[in-house]
Amino acid sequence: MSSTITVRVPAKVNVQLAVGGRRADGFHGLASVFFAVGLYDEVTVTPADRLTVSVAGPDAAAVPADRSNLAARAAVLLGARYGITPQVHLHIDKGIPVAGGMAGGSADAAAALVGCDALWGTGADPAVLAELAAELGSDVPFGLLGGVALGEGRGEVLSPVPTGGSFHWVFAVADGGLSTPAVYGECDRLRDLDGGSADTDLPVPAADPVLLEALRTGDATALGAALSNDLQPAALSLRPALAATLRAGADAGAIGTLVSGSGPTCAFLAKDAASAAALATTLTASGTCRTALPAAGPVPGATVLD
Ligand SMILES: C[C@@](CO)(OP(=O)(O)O)[C@H](O)COP(=O)(O)OP(=O)(O)OC[C@H]1O[C@@H](n2ccc(N)nc2=O)[C@H](O)[C@@H]1O
Ligand SMILES: Nc1ncnc2c1ncn2[C@@H]1O[C@H](COP(=O)(O)OP(=O)(O)O)[C@@H](O)[C@H]1O
Repeated sequence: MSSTITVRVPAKVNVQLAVGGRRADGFHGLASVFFAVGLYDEVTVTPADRLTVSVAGPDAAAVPADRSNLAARAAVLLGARYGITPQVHLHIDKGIPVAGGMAGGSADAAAALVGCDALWGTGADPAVLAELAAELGSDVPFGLLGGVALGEGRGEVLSPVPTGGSFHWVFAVADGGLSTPAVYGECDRLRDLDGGSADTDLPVPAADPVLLEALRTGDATALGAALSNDLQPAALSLRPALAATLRAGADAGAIGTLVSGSGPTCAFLAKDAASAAALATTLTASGTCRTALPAAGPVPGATVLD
């Protein structure tokens, strides 16, 4: 058994995020097509006297370095399952934008589950890890799985989606984050204003067959045309400046644009790696975002590094 384990875990973008009604438990029913992209956090797990956390990276100050960190909660939960006191130090090297709609906290929780399982030799069944992950948050199970997957229920019931080849993305990172509950709340408010109701009369959301076919065949142009996010109007309502970011990407030749999950990160699809690199340069220079990062996918979920 090694004394230090490092786990690499990717960010996600939802290439489809269909939001149904608000359920009695406060969550929304979803058809969420998660897509793992090559922007990573690394979580290093080391034996220690007690559970401690440290965070590095440009957004580290916005991440709690105590037991409220989602990675620490994951270590506590796995330990409780196997009767182990979680005496570990968790160091999180963050490359995923914080509160950006790219599930960075969820990714760290998935990585901590995998890292502590490896360090403690608990050998948890994947189904047990998935169950603990779902307890931690709706997006955490996907951090374990990676690739592309349809999330139903509140996003935690996953089925893998077949894909053909790689897709090339650019992510425009905003200054400051958006709160996920606030964006869902704004989505409900906008639906009520429209004369509908946030918790009744909404069909159960379903995956878009055109989008699934574009993923299966590796057709970037078709995927770009099929991208959709029901939270986008809410994110734009709370952060109107994102409209300029989306426009800048479209003007610079992106073949698809959308807000990533609850935002405020904006995602742009490019036709190939060279176009993505050029798009990232143009977007960074546009002044409509803090920075723009190219990343390809799909990539695997939480993985122990050698
Ligand atoms: C919107 C999405 C899209 O993938 O992620 P982000 O873009 O923020 O990363 C997810 O639905 C976020 O999932 P996650 O961040 O794990 O949320 P959770 O911790 O489970 O829930 C936080 C809060 O978000 C709202 N929530 C979350 C999931 C869901 N299906 N319906 C909801 O209404 C609820 O207000 C809940 O209390
Ligand atoms: N390991 C973590 N990494 C990032 N944020 C964390 C973490 N643990 C707890 N948080 C809290 O979760 C909030 C949501 O962060 P994050 O998961 O990055 O965004 P999003 O929900 O938009 O994908 C942050 O504001 C932060 O305070």
